[in-house]
Amino acid sequence: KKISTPRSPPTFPVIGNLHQLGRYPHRSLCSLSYRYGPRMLLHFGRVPVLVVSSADAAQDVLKTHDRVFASRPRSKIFRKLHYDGRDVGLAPYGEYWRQMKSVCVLHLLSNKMVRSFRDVRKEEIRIVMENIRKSNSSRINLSKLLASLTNDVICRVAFGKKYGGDTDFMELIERFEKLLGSFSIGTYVPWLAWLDWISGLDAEVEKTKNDFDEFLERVVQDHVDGGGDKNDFVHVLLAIQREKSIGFEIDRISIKAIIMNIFVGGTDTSFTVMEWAMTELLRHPKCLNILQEEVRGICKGKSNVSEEEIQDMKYLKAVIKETMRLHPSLPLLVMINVWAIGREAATWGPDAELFRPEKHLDTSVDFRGQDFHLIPFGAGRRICPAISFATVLIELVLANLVHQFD
Ligand code: HEM
Repeated sequence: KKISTPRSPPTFPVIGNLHQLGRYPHRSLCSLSYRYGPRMLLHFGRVPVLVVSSADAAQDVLKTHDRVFASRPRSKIFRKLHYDGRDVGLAPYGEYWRQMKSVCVLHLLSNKMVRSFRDVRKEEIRIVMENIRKSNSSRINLSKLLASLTNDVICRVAFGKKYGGDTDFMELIERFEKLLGSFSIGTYVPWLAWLDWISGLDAEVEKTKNDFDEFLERVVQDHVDGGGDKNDFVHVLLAIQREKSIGFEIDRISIKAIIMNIFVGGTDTSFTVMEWAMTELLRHPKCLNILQEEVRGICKGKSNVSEEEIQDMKYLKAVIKETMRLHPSLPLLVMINVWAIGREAATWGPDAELFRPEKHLDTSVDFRGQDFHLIPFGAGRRICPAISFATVLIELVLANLVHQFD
């Protein structure tokens, strides 16, 4: 298939198109794409960036030319915070990435492993529901509860136990994510890198990197000293390091980088979907009623919703798809503007901006990477390996919330 040459908006000297990104780049790029097409070539300083804003164009990048685009762009901030690409998410496409991703899938994210964590999910959800019930006040901070629930599940299954203590995880993850979304002028215009130093950005990145490293070091050392659960994911990584069982050596930095990926990638993304789903349901009481009727109809009289019962909840699954269509966790993967793709009127109709779970009831469109209209987990070689891990937890939490509370 012949792909037309991408068009570019006019550029300014030195900064290129940087002035056009604005406060919400996914929205600005979406507007620009109406004028310059779904495949646009922009210049961030001296760096050319292909911006893709339609399902069709995303398919070209993520399927047809998947291999060419299989390495992630790496900004100065990303490199610093992601151990210079020793994790899975930022590792260049190649043998190291392939091996590390399969270790994550085999020992943590496969359907079989996800099923084996069933009791952990059940117990953690029960604790949260009880806390909400006990709070007795009309106001609770649901975001905080959902964030720590997600984090507790990740810690228990990956690290063998909850790691709390002096570290405020959510504050640390928030700082981390905020920096990943920050703009470093030095990445795009190297001779202006001193501006990142003057603005304090460099110091902030260094501090967050060190705080995170200190926490991860504590987790790994605790496992070296025999802590955690003997089969947990950190022990698996330590065994691979000891036994050199994957064809090349992994060191302590690799181990920290991988568990950082799981810890950050697993917490923020899943809990943001739960938070957005609850927000949309409260904004759309009719949808909330339909969902409550479905869940209560299936769970007749029981206090907790189980994983089997969720299988029959079609409207619940539609609510989650609709949430991820409108609020993708990573709205802008530099090239693929998933936010814009979820709002394409040609696919989603004239009411594409509105929350309408019904859209998903009679279609086979799914988010497992086969259908480029809905790709909140990405697609192709770099697709998120944790789709089952994340969706079962999100479904269970939402179903229990709407079942047990009004
Ligand atoms: C609703 C929840 C989640 C969403 C929406 C999500 C979304 C994504 C997206 C969009 C990517 C990038 C795909 C690409 O670059 O093409 C990704 C990659 C990744 N995600 Fe997730 N994710 C979620 C949950 C999780 C969880 C729970 C974990 C781990 C426990 C996880 C681990 C990873 C890893 C390791 C990668 C890197 C894959 C690679 O580069 O090959 N994610 N995720």
